[in-house]
Amino acid sequence: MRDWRGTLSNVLLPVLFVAMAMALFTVKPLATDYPSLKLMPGLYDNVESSFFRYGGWSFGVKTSPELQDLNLNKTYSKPLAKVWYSQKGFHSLPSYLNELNNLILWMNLPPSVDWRQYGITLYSHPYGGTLLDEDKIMENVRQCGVALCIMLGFSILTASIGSSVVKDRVSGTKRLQHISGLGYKTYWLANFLYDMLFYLVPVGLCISVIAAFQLSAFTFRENLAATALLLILFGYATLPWMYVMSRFFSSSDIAFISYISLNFVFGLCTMLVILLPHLLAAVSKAQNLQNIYNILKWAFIVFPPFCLGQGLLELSYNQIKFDLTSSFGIDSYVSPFEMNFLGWIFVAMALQGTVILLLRVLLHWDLLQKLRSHCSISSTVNPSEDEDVEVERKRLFGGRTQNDILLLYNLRKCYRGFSKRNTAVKDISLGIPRGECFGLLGANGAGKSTTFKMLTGDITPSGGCAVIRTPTGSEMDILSASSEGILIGYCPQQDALDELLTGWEHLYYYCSLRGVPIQCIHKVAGDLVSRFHLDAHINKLVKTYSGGTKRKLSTALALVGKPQVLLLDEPSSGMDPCSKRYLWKAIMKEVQDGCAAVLTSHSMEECEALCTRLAIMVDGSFRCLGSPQHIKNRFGDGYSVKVWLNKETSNHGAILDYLQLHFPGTQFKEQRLNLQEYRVPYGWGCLPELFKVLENHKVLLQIKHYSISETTLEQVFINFATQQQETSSSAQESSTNHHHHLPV
Ligand SMILES: Nc1ncnc2c1ncn2[C@@H]1O[C@H](COP(=O)(O)OP(=O)(O)OP(=O)(O)O)[C@@H](O)[C@H]1O
Repeated sequence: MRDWRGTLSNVLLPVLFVAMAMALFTVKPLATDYPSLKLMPGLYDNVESSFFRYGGWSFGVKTSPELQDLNLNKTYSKPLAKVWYSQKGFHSLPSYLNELNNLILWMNLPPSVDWRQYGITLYSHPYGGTLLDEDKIMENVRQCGVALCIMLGFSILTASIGSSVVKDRVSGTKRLQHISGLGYKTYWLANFLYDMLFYLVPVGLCISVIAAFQLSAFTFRENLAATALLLILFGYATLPWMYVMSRFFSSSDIAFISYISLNFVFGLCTMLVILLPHLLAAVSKAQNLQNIYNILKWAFIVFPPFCLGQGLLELSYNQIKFDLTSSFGIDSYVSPFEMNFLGWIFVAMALQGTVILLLRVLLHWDLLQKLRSHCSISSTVNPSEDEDVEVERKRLFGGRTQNDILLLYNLRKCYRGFSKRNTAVKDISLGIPRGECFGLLGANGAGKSTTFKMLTGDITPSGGCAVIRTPTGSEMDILSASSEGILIGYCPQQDALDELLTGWEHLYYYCSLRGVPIQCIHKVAGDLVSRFHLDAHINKLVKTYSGGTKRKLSTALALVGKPQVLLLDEPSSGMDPCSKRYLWKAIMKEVQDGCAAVLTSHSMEECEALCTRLAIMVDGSFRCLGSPQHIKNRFGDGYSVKVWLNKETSNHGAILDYLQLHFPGTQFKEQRLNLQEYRVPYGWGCLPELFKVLENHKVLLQIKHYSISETTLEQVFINFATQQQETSSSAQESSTNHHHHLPV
C-alpha cells in the first residue's frame, strides 16, 4: 500500500478498459430490428405510386382457350380476377393478393351479415436471423474490438505485475535474497501466489462492472462465470510465461513495455489472422475456409491472449445464436463449460500455467550454471605472472589449502559482444583462510565486480570455479554453500534495497531468511543498528535514505547471522569518514570472529586498515599479491622527498645533482609553486643518510623545509592503474591504426 499510486493504477486500469469495452458493446444493437408491417395496398398509396404502378386487380377477363376440361374436351371461358404487381415493391404481391382474398371473402358472405365485420389482416414479421453481409462484417469487427479492449486492459495489468520480478533481478534484491538463504522454489511460488492474489482484485472489480452492464453475452446464464474463469486463467497462464522471460530483460521498464506489446501483438495478430477466414467463411459459406478457421483456432490455443480474446468472441457468438433462435422458441444456448465450446480453452490455459510455472520453479538459472560450469583444476602457467601470484597459485594447486575457506581456482570470465570478446577476469587463483580480510584493488574496469558476481552466482564463470570448504573439509561449489549451512554475506556495489521498506523491515526480513530465531531477531537487528549508528533512520523508508546510509544498511544486511564468508563490494563508497570508522570496526570484528572477507575498495586507507593481504588487479589479472607492507616494499619506488624552497624557482638541477651524487637513481617527479618532489630509491642505510644530506645543504640549496616519506600504497596503486590505462589506450591506438590500413 506504500506505493498506492501504482497499486491504484494497476487495479483501476483494467476496470477502465473493461468499462470501455462494455460501452462499445452497447453502442449498437446486435442486428437491425425490423418492425412488423401491416400489408395492404394502401402502402403504395403515396406520391411515389403516382409515378410507378406497384400493383392492382383486374376482373372479368375470360380464361384463355388453353384452359380446357380435359375429360369433356370442352373449352370453358370463365371470368377471372387477376392480381397485378411489380416486384419492385417488396410487399406488393402479398398486399394485393390479400386484398383480392378479402374481396372474395366478402363476396361469399351471406347477405344477412355485415361484411365490414369480416376480413383478413396480413402482417409481415421480418426474420432477423439473416443479417446482411455488411452487418456480419461490422458485427464481427465490433466484437473483436470489445475482446481487444478487454485484452489490452489485462495485458497492461499482467505486464505490470510480471515486470516486478525483473526489477528484483536487476536491482540485485533477488540475488541477495538467494544468498541470504531464500530458496528458488520458495521465491517463485511465493511470487506467483502473491501476484495471483493481487491479480484477482482487479478481476473481481471487472466482473462487477461486467455484471453491472448486464450484457447478456457476458452475463446470461453461465456466461458470467465463464467470463470470470477466462480472466482468471489468463493471469494464471500469462504470469509464469513472464517469469520465464524475465531473464532476458535488463530493465523492468523495458520488460513492462515488451510484455504489453507481446501480449497485445500475439492477441491482435492471432485474432486478425483467424477473423479473416471466419468472415469469408460466413459470407461465402465455403467449407475449406471454415476448416482453416478451425485449424487456426486450435493452433493458436498456445497463446494465452488468444485464448482470452477467442473465448470472449465465442461467448458473443453463442449469445447471438441464442437470441436469434429464442424468438422461435428454440433454446440453442450451449454451456460455455462444454469441452467442444470453451472447455478446451480453459484446459489449455490451466495446463500452460501449471507446466510453465513448474518449469520456472524447477529449472532455475543456477542449476543451468552448475550444469554448464566444469571446474578445470589444472594449473595454467603464465610466464609474465608475478612471483607472489605464482606462489599463491602453486599453493592452491599443490593442495596446501587446509585453512582456506574460500578458494578460487583459475576463475575466468569472458563477455562476448557482437564484434569482440572482452576477458574481464583472467584465470585468477586465490585461497582465503578464516580470519582474513582480503582486499581486491584495481582501477575502474579491472574486473573486481565481475569476480564478485561470479562468487555470488550472478554470472557464470567462463572457466574455473569458486569453492567453499565445508566444516568436514570437503570442497563444494560456492552456490551450494547455503545448503550445507555455510552463510555468505554479500554487500553488492549497487544497493539491493527495496525503496518501499524501512531499514528495520529489511533487517527483520533478512534475519528471518538467515534463520535467526524469531525471539532473537529484535536483538540481532538492534545490535547491527547500533553498530552502524543507524538509529536515526531505521524506521524511515529506504527511499528517504542518503547514499551513505543506504551503504550502511547494505553492509549491515551482509553481516546478518554472522556469515562465514563476507563479500563486500565497495562498502564504504559515499560514506562520511566517521561512518567509515564504524564500518571498519564492524568488519574488523567479523574478521576477528573467524570470518573470511573479500573487500573491494578505492580507498587505500581502508585497505591498509582492514586487509591482511591484498591483490591489485590490472586488466582482469592479479599483478601483485601479499600484505600491504610487502606490496609497498616490493613495488614502492623508494622514498618520496618533498622540498619547499624559499622562493619559487623552476630550476631543480642543483638539488637533483646533490641527491644523485649521494643516491644514484634519484628522479625529479614534479613541481607545484615552491614545492619540488623527488623519488629516491631504497638502499641500505639510505634514510639517515638522506636526512643528513638535506640538513647539511639546507641553506646552500635554499630549502625552507622538507619532508621524507615512504611510498604509499596509493602510489603503488597509481603505478599499476597507469599500466592499465596505457595498455587500454595502446589497444585503442592499434585498433584505430588497423582501421586506417583497411582498404577504402
Ligand atoms: N555485462 C557486461 N558485458 C560486457 N562487458 C562487461 C559487462 N560487465 C562488465 N564488463 C566489462 O568487464 C570489465 C570489468 O568490469 P567490472 O565491473 O568487473 O570492473 P570493476 O573492477 O568492478 O570496476 P569498478 O571499480 O568501476 O566497479 C570492464 O571492461 C567492463 O567493461
